[in-house]
Amino acid sequence: MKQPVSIRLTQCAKSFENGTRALQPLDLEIRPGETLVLLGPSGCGKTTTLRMIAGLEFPDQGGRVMFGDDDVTDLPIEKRGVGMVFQNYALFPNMTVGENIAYGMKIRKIAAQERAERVEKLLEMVHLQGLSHRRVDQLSGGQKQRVALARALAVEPKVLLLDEPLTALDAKLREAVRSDLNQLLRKLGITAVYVTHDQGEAMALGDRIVVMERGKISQIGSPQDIYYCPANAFVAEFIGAMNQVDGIAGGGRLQLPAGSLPLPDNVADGQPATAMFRPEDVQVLEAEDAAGDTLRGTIVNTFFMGDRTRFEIDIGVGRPVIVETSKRGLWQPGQGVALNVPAAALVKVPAGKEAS
Ligand SMILES: Nc1ncnc2c1ncn2[C@@H]1O[C@H](COP(=O)(O)OP(=O)(O)OP(=O)(O)O)[C@@H](O)[C@H]1O
Repeated sequence: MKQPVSIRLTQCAKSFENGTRALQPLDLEIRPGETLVLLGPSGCGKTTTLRMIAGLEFPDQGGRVMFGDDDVTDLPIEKRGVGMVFQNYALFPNMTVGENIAYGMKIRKIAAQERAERVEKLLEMVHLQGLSHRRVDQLSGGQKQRVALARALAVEPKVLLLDEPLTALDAKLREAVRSDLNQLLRKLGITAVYVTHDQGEAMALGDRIVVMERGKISQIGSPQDIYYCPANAFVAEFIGAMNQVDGIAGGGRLQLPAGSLPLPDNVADGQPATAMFRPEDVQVLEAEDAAGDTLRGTIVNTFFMGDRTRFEIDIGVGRPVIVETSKRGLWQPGQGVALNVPAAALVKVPAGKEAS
């Protein structure tokens, strides 16, 4: 494998001919060898950013794309040394697995012997040994995506670009391919950019995650940073489920109609304040076991999810509090309970950076 390269985008904006402004001027540095995930809701500009790195789109005037010390801004895809994997595989259906993987090497006039050797190595790498002569249309979705990955890697790209590669697979297969992909990316140490709208995938695969919203970067950080220290309310709500409870500060607590919660910051008595916390950080108690001002509520819904159960608890403020626990379901709709939220569980969002 070649030395991994960094990727740097500076002031890369993108407007399309129909007037859509897909990206605001964007600065982004991807470190050599890291897997960077672009995550965000539909239409936020993830694919446009990836296609700009690929050389399938070009930034508006003034934007620059660098691979290491090379300015690739004006180079088309075939001159950039990138490997791409798409959601829909984009394989040649009438070719065999081996022919698909070797295709790029053939175009680059790599000798037949070396092609064959590399195909064998790649098949092993993606766990498809022995399938070289199988026609691609006789493969499962997961196998097809492994072929697509092998084909992208066959030309020894400087950079691997993956656009929602697991979206077409069913849940079980997605997890299996994701786990293999994770190991492979770590082993290869190639600089990789991965687009997804699935936060589980982003957390599992990304060394760092870029959360995008409406053509802008909302936050860049490790999966832990993004989950525990969201930069704004948009990130907090987009990643995982988040409870957001509004009340009035009083006596160092957030006062609510049915009890109180810890306060996120030093808010003066009488001022409005908001507590944000994750469903897995709430402890549900029998109402009679709780101390005087512990928040009380009524179970309104339960969802058994196999490995955990989700409860929705009405605390008299409109939106119910969501609680998740891996304990076996104890609570039934209609039951009165108390909620313990430790102060350490509060997620703090920097003031003035609320999502609009
Ligand atoms: N060729 C194009 N012409 C006009 N508008 C486009 C074009 N490609 C993308 N857009 C628009 O640019 C915006 C960003 O699109 P992009 O595909 O980058 O988003 P995304 O985050 O990848 O979304 P998704 O997850 O739905 O693929 C969207 O509003 C989209 O409709």
